Amino acid sequence: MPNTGRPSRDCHLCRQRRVKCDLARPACQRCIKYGAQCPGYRDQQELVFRNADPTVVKKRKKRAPLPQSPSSQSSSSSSSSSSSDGGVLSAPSLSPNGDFVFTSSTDLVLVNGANYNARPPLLRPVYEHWTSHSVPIILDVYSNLDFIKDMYRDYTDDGPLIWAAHLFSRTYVTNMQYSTALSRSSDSETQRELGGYLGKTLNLVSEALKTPEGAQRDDILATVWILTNYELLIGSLSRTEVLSPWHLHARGLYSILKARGCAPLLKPDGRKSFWPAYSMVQIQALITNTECPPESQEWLETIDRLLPLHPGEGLGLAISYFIIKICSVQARIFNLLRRRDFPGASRDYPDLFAQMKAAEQEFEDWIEKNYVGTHILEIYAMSLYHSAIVKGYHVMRLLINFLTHYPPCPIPLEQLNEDREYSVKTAQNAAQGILESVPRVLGPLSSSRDKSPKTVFDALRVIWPLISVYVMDICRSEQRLAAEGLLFYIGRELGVRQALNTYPDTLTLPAEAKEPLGHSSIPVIDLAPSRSDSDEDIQIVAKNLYEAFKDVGFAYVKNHGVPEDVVNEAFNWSRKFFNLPQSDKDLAPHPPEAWHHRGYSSVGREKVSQMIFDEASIAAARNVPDVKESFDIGREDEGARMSNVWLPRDVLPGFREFFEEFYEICYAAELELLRLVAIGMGLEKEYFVGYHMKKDNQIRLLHYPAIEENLLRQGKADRIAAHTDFGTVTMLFQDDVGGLEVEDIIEKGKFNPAPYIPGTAVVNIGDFLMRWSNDELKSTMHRVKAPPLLEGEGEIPKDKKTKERYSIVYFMCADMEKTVDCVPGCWGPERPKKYEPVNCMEYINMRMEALY
Ligand SMILES: O=C(O)CCC(=O)C(=O)O
Ligand SMILES: [Fe+2]
Repeated sequence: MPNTGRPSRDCHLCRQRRVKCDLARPACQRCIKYGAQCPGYRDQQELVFRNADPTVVKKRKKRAPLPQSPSSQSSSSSSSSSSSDGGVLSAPSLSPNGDFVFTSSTDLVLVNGANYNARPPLLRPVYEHWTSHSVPIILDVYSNLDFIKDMYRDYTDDGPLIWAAHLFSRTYVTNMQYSTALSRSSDSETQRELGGYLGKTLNLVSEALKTPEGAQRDDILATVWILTNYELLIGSLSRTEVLSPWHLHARGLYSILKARGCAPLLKPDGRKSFWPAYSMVQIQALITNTECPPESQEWLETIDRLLPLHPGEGLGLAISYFIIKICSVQARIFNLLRRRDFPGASRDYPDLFAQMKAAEQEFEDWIEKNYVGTHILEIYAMSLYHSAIVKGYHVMRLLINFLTHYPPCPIPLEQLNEDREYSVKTAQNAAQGILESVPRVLGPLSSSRDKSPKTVFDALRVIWPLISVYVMDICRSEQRLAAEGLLFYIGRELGVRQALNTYPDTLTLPAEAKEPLGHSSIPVIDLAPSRSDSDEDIQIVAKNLYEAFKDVGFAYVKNHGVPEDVVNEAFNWSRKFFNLPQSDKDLAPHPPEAWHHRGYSSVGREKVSQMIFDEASIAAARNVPDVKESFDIGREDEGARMSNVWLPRDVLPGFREFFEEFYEICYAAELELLRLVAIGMGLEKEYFVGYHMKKDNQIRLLHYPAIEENLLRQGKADRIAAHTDFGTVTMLFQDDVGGLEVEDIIEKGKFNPAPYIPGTAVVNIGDFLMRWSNDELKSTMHRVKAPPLLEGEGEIPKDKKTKERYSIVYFMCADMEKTVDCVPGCWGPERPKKYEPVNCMEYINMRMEALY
């Protein structure tokens, strides 16, 4: 058997008979027809890859096939097999270094004593240097690209393709062998071999490229393309470092394509080798936010002209045209953002958005007219299309965010918001397409996952799309998590290291591009889909809520279950109440006992403080008054621990009735939310509901009177000082005055505005649930300050007053008599409970004490 080149892939019997084998598996049809039992294929025999000095390999190449192990020739072999010839070894002496074996075409197994012994004796090990299998490996890897096979048949034994095959296959074998380890830099022999192959490949390529004919050689183009894939195997690509080797090879591909020009595209082989190379070039443009090569148009038009002869290229062509347009839009956006060019951005925006949509439309029109099948190459192509969508709309959203910070922008804010919503939706749909394609490419993620060389190629192709889902925060968090899981699998199990090298966007962009004006990172979550019959929809809403509460502790909730007119009516009653003369409001006074939290508290009476229980600290906190007045309402039934303190009925008729009803409406919304949180945490749906049966909740009407704005800005007065809520969950309705701020989840001490978003309630986790969940869900600090400064607003005139603010808060609390222990799933051997069980009433009392 020669060391390199073209080992026959035929089954043993066909080879012996010198007839053409149809390569069918598990048994070839020819054998079946002859009535013989097909003895199987060469790669089904056990094969031990062994390290050897490459120079030995070279020597062997020149000789006739030897049935001899290289270990007998090479003193540097790491394999200390006790037998040196004949290829048959007794079991125990095999593979002391954990060499590789093939047990079937789809299985690479690391040998260890235990599983070797378990193997049937029929499978005889064949001893050869692994390089004799590098070509079969690469052919298996690229079995979807038949031109690669032809090339290995047509080009010389010692050509660049052979050395690239050694390089790629050796890396593949090493990665698979140590797939879960990060690296094996200590394996100097492997490193030396790899260095040798890389050097040899690069030399042969650059030698060939010295002549004009060399650039025309399809094998040179294919070799450089294999090199870009090799860089992914070792994970050398850094998206933003354009000097990293992957980028150099991708640029090499471009310069070879450029030197070749259109002539090779007129020949079938030239076209076949063009596509993989060109798609790498396009990927580079996508990654680096640059335009596709200017020659693209010419190349694609040439391809287009001969399309009737190659109809299978239609999809690739349509996607390539699409990517050219996306790259151009992206490059223009980056140009504007990098220069922080507000006027340019607002001038170009309508055109950029329209271009993007037009490109999308054009592709969709193509799809309508053409059939896209389920061939693996079509699936890859669609994934690439989807990743261009994700990337394109991610960048578009940056531009939209940026523009919201520019008041002179002539595009109305509503339009920008609508476009942002469209961008997010489209990107998320595309991300879904990517995620759904992966199991079709790699097989279901089950324990019997195929780890044959072919899957490495499949994995290489889905890496881009998955990385784009993983790193682009336009995708939903559960999509990004799913992408992360798949990338881990590809990196750790399939040995494609690039999957573990995903870099967050380190591009320096203006801060305005990251968030739209006035938005903190609080997600907006629509509950409406959770009321459908679809279990999947319920799960998604629940997961989104859970993620928001885990990461931020806050969410804007749309369709929360309290109808908009009811909320408006509540604000009307609240305004009526607080507008009563002071003496009337004082007819429903908050009792003197701190724990009896009902009735009216006038300005300055209550001081919220943050988990401080000692007298001195409470006194200190009282120095800065909270300029607010409030009215608290609780459950009305006989079992209530605190009775409500209502106004005499004739003072504000209808007020009490309305809020008694409002209380029930809020409670219904509470139950829905609690169920979703439980589902999101993987608990039984009614888990939290069971602790909230008694309606031990509280409604709080808040009024922050107009006040000298400078007092608020200078910290001489507060509306409500920074605090966390102490119940289970809080639902807050606010008016459009602004001023609510939520602590940044990363930069502690920094507070981001949480402005009014029409149709939403602000929902946040309280300390009780944080403790209950062993700190899994976050109770985040928030406060009410002066509304954010308007653009261009500098000094506030001395006696300018802020607008008065109204808000209505519904605090959900667990039943007073219940004692809670850590929620199941939030603790375990790796995560001990941080808190003792606590009784609800005791807990609330402790917190109330600090208030007055
Ligand atoms: O009025 C607001 O917007 C915030 C109220 C609040 O955080 C509270 O009462 O706990
Ligand atoms: Fe609060």
